[in-house]
Amino acid sequence: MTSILRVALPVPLHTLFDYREGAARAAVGSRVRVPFGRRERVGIVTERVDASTLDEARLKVAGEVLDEAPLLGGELLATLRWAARYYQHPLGEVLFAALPTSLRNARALPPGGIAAAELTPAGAAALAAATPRRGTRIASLLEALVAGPLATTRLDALAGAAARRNALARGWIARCRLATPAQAAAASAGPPLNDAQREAAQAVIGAGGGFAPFLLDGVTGSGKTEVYLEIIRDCLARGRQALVLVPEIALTPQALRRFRERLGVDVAALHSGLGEVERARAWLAAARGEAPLVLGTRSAVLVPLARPGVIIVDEEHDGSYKQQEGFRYHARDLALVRAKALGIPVVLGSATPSLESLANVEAKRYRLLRLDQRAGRARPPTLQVVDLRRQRLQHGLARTALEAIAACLARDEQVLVFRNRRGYAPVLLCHDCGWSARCPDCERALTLHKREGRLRCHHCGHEERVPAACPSCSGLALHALGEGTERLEDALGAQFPGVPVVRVDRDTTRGRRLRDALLDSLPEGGARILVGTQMLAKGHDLPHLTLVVVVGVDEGLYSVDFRAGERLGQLVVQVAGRAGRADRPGSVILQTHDPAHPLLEVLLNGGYRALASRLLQERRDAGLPPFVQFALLRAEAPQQDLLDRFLRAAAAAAGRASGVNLHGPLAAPMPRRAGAWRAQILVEAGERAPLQAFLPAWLDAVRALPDERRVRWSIDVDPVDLY
Ligand SMILES: Nc1ncnc2c1ncn2[C@@H]1O[C@H](COP(=O)(O)OP(=O)(O)OP(=O)(O)O)[C@@H](O)[C@H]1O
Ligand SMILES: [Zn+2]
Repeated sequence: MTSILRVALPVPLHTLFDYREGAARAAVGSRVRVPFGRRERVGIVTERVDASTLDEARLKVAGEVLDEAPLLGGELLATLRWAARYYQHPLGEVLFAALPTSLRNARALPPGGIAAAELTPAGAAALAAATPRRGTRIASLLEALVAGPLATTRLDALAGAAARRNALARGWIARCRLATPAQAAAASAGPPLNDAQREAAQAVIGAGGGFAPFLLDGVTGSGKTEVYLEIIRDCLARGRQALVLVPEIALTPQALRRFRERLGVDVAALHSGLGEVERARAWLAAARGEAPLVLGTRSAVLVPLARPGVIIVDEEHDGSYKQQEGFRYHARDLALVRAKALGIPVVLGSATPSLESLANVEAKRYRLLRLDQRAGRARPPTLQVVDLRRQRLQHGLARTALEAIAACLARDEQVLVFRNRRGYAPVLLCHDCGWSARCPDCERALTLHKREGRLRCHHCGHEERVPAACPSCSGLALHALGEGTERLEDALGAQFPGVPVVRVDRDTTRGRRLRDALLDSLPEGGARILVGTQMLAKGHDLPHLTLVVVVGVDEGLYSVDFRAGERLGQLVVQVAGRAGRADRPGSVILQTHDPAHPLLEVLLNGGYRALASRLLQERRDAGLPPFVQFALLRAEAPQQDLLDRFLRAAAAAAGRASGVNLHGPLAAPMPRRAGAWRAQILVEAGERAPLQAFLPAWLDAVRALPDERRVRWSIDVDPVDLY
């Protein structure tokens, strides 16, 4: 009897497709070609069943089986199934999201092993003839290869990628692959752990085989990375793989190098900056158990691991762990689900843990590990609040701040001026008639980007030229109001002539190479003044940096989002934490118009922990996450009445559901964006179970609504933004 294959396809449909099995046996979790509509597609076998619910005679026959062994096996397939149900997303799209792009089609798997290079006879001859001069990068590269082939990653750490490419182009080296993990290089020693670090690492190591969740709550500069390294070292020594998740921006070559050098192993990196082939290789190296250490951003939580040993989520509070479109999973939460299924420890680390994780500690679901002091000789930075009221400001900077910057520069140290707004000014206003530049599609102010002479909408990307005169009254009194990083860069350059100022924000770091080069150059201290957005707030270890000026935090104090207070606290503490991380003491200046704001007061007097426990209490009292569960149905449409009708029908379709409450239709915090009207329905429940029980049937009903096709809508379970 032929089996029926239940196949998931990457289509936005909540259904699987049955096919009769062809000549070759298809294992669950393998890719298979199947006829679909008029063409052929690649799908993943999710189940083999004896009988279809459809008329079997009319089922099509599956085509070529692309993988002998399943690509998505056992635990991972089960976790992805769970995630598809939990996040209410089609299984086909979920499974394909877990595959690297180049494996989503029928391509064969790239060869195993790791990318390496070997010396060619021409290279050996060149070396013997001293054609590349001794001591040059390219000469040391060739010398290193005399003893045999080496992994590309190792060569790049040694001599840089440019030298390697150069040697390749000259035919001095050739690409090859190392079948087994490269011989472990000598690991370089780090600082001896202090007592708190050793205890924390020991708690995880001593947890033994089995699921054990930890929150590593360590103040900025307390040496959490050293704790991770110790845990990973033990994991590798037991012959197991470690998976480390980091926020998008933290994955600089600098960070990769640190892990590689300290552990003496190759690191399989998984992030969006890689080419397709590199990414597929790293993914397969993880799946085949060849990569001892896998380091990646959000989607790396979906990588198969042949010999899993531990999962570490660094900066666990970071918003980039939540996927904001399509399959809206939270990588931190999935890390927990996977660790549990795999029966291994999971460590969430942060200096500013999310309220979710703190609530899990309170509920005794996670074990708390604390590092209360900075490592080595570094002391916590001192904090000073500067009241901006009735002060004369120079381009947004108070005199106190400018004096502190001057003093810091005189001591030959580095300054970070933090402003979470890019561009020159957030508003362009006509002083004569009151006109201001607004986005025609979002009804929000356009940001002035002076250098490029453009006005840009930061919400939808609309842009236009800066008008020479006011479009409304033709007057010439157009004023730039407020300041973004570009203006601060100019102002600081003018104030401190001859001092190198470097701006780091999304505008100066377009393209991964540029960003890596820029971020890599910062620790040297060549740039004396750094001006930056939140890109600079987290994870960087800049030893010469002793002063941080936070230009303005007031927007964060008055945001409507219930997470605004948490985010503000995290941002301020993280950016403040960049100061004084080495031997010299650091200080932080916080400019505000509202020094007596209760949130700021708690933060200043009690630090992040005091703020967090206060915010947790407020959330408990107000019935907000993490004490209740949210799901958000967002919708947008070109006409307001259509949107309204759709959402009203959606709310009505809920019927009388037990254990859940629906709020809405409500206007979205940004009711218009890119020309569309936006509104939403918030679903709230005291517990996960009733919410999970309610959603599938409700969403089926929503999908059947007559206006469904004319509206763009999505469901977000555990939303982090209510926009
Ligand atoms: N036991 C130690 N003795 C001396 N120096 C240490 C020790 N542990 C860590 N360090 C140093 O302290 C600095 C901060 O360490 P690390 O970057 O790991 O901190 P962190 O806790 O991750 O901070 P953040 O959360 O702010 O990124 C690093 O320069 C590191 O080399
Ligand atoms: Zn816009």
